[in-house]
Amino acid sequence: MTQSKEDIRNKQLKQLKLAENNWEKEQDELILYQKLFMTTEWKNAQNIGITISQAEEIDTKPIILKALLEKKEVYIPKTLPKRKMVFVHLKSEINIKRNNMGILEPVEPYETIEKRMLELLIIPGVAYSKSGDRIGYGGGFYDRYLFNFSGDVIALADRIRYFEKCAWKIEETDIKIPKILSI
Ligand SMILES: Nc1nc2c(c(=O)[nH]1)N(C=O)[C@@H](CNc1ccc(C(=O)N[C@@H](CCC(=O)O)C(=O)O)cc1)CN2
Ligand SMILES: Nc1ncnc2c1ncn2[C@@H]1O[C@H](COP(=O)(O)OP(=O)(O)OP(=O)(O)O)[C@@H](O)[C@H]1O
Repeated sequence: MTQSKEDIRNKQLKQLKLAENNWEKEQDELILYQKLFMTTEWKNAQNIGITISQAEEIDTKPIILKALLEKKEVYIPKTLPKRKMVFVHLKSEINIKRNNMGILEPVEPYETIEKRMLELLIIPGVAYSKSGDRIGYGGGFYDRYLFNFSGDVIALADRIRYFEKCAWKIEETDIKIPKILSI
């Protein structure tokens, strides 16, 4: 059955909220981190773009820590008007505040990185299919950013987020995710 992205997004958000403190989620995360760190994309990337996760998302803090320990540079997204997004260098001096959506974002002054310099983007999402389809929070920020992005792209899907078959209607602007790590 094909449903709208909006329907699946809402159902997923409900389920993810209920499961956010479950050990099963943490178990899945431990497996996904190990899979990520074994990829050549991870090993080769010096500049990494990644979000600061919300409670129901895959926890990105262990990934950020590992990147920093490996002396990689970490960049986090900042949303701008017109659904634009830039990536900001994560360093100790930067200020991070909750925006009106509840998402943690850097506030100025900050240093951004050019898109072509980002080597690996680890992207967030609430649902993924085996064939590379993705549903996010619904801002369309990543579809726009990925449109002319040439670096590597990886998503992490725990058991709740992963669909064997795409159950929703795909839009023309949806960009396929080339590598989805799953359990
Ligand atoms: N942790 C984390 N940070 C992230 C993202 C994410 O998914 N996770 N993003 C991933 O993209 C960006 C922020 N995403 C956003 C997605 C939607 C809206 C928003 O305003 N949503 C409206 C509905 C939008 C619409 O109808 O077009 C709303 O819910 O009211 C804002 C930011 C950047 N930072
Ligand atoms: N490249 C684009 N150009 C114009 N409109 C776009 C583009 N990408 C997405 N959109 C529009 O933005 C809206 C939200 O997109 P979508 O539902 O794919 O968001 P999402 O991928 O879930 O969110 P996000 O990428 O922020 O995590 C849709 O109406 C979609 O048509």
